[in-house]
Amino acid sequence: MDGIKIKNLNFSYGSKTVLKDLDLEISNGMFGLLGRNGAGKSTLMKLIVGLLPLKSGKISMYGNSIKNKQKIREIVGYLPQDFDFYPDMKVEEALKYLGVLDNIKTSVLNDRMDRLLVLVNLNNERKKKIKNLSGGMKRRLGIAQCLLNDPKVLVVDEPTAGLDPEERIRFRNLLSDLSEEKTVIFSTHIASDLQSSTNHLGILDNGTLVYDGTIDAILDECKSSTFETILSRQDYDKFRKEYLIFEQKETSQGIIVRFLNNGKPEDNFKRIAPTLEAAYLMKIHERRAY
Ligand SMILES: Nc1ncnc2c1ncn2[C@@H]1O[C@H](COP(=O)(O)OP(=O)(O)OP(=O)(O)O)[C@@H](O)[C@H]1O
Repeated sequence: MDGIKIKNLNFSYGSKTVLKDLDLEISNGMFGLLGRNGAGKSTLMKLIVGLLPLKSGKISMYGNSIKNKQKIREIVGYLPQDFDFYPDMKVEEALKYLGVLDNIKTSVLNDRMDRLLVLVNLNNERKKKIKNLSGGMKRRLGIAQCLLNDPKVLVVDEPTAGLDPEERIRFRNLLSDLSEEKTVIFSTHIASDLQSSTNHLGILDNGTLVYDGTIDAILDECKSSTFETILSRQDYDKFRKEYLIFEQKETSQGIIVRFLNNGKPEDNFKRIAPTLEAAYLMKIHERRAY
């Protein structure tokens, strides 16, 4: 049976409900999970990899219940949001150590480690101590450790947080390449992290999955609601209380705003192509007027 199936999932920390009636099916390729801080993304990921106990609902992965921990460990690689490792260990020592813990034979491990260090572009850093790696390098080492046992599924929690723009792009491209062969589940609170390579998008808001579909479909849903106009500073203050602005730019002629509007457009509203950021805002504010 293909993919990851989540059925009727609910989760609470004590009396605080964090995931509500979640149903989701993820198949091959890149699944992007978008949601603001506190939406429940890390909790969902921890449940998928079996790090949190499943109290209500069902999760299965390629036909195996999430409760079969041994099997799930073979299938999944996980990069937590706050991945770090012994600071005084060298990169290759860390991978060897983790490989041994995973019971990978030495000959297989050495070969795999060499290939992974090239894949994640850390071959020149293999003798460096972990404490001397940049944030992006550490994250790439995190991906290499996830791939040591050649998992079918890769779960990466907010891997681009805190990275500079160049490293973000590099990281996105790496995940995109990996998603050609593996199922990659990738969470972020930044819409632009997802635009190009994500074939399946989920939006989580306050524990509820408010969108489950393709990026093209959500952009299509949003296309008649995105507009641009130019405002004076005086008009701007009133305008921003009435409309959801997703982008703005100060110019010598006034403030150019891009915003959502679902009523009859005024004469000075110019229709523009939707962005994922706009579509995301639309989904999480759908029950409000904008
Ligand atoms: N161990 C915990 N005990 C109690 N509450 C928790 C615990 N972990 C997370 N929470 C709460 O659950 C909610 C969802 O947190 P979660 O970390 O899953 O969200 P998130 O979307 O990953 O956000 P972030 O990017 O900030 O981690 C938040 O309100 C958070 O404060």
